Amino acid sequence: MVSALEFPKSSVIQTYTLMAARRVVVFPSSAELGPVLAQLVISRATKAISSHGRFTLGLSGGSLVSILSKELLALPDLDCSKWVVGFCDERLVSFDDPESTYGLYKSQLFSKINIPDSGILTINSSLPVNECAEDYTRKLKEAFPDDDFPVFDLLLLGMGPDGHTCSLFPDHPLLEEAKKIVAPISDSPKPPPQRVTMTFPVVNSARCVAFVSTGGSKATVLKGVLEGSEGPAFPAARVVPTSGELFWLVDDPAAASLTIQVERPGSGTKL
Ligand SMILES: O=C1O[C@H](COP(=O)(O)O)[C@@H](O)[C@H](O)[C@H]1O
Repeated sequence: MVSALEFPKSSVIQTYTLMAARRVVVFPSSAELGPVLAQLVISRATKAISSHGRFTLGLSGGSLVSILSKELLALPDLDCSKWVVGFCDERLVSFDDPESTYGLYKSQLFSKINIPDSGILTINSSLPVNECAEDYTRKLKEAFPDDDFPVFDLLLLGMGPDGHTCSLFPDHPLLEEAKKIVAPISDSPKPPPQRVTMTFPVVNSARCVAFVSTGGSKATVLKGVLEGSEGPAFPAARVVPTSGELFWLVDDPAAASLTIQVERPGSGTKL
């Protein structure tokens, strides 16, 4: 019998080829990135609905909210009646607080599309943070009854200038969370301090994960995440879907320090 330590090199190579191929796609600015992001959402939605009757989408907050909302609303005949939307992370504030990710999507997107209320999985922001995470875990389990960890068709992620993604921050114990679907955090270094977040097992179970990262403030960390020898030091570098696709959609200012080979799409690019 061959022990794990004795695997021949060829098996190791094979293991890595089973992992998702990462595609880094660079656009001159978010004006060119936005339509391709919207097209990615629609293509994965169409595929998901024809294969299993619904499209499950995980949304992040921050700069993604306005980029995504604007581009989706520009599409003709957008039909979201079979969408189920969750939040990759959420800040524990009331929905009318400007920091609420749900609140922002509600005013910029959900109120303008035909997604059913039952298709939007929100936190209960009136609960204490631990109970809020448990309540949101229950909602996700109900929405994904067949999965140990929910398998989303598409997760859209952002990355902060410190390399955080979702509400998974550098050097935080939550980076090692292996059992929970959703975790509470009370000491977020970025305000507000109380949040709930999907964990890496959920993120890495998705069928497709796409980061959207724009602006010069992301250039140094993007190089560290995509090219660095720091390995998983940056939370965003730990996003490696087990068998799903991984895209990095970035603009020129964010990509300014990269030396790896990237894709530079022309007009009409499809992902
Ligand atoms: O706090 C958060 O920040 C990240 C990154 O946001 P960005 O504005 O730098 O793009 C975001 O992905 C996350 O959902 C949010 O809670």
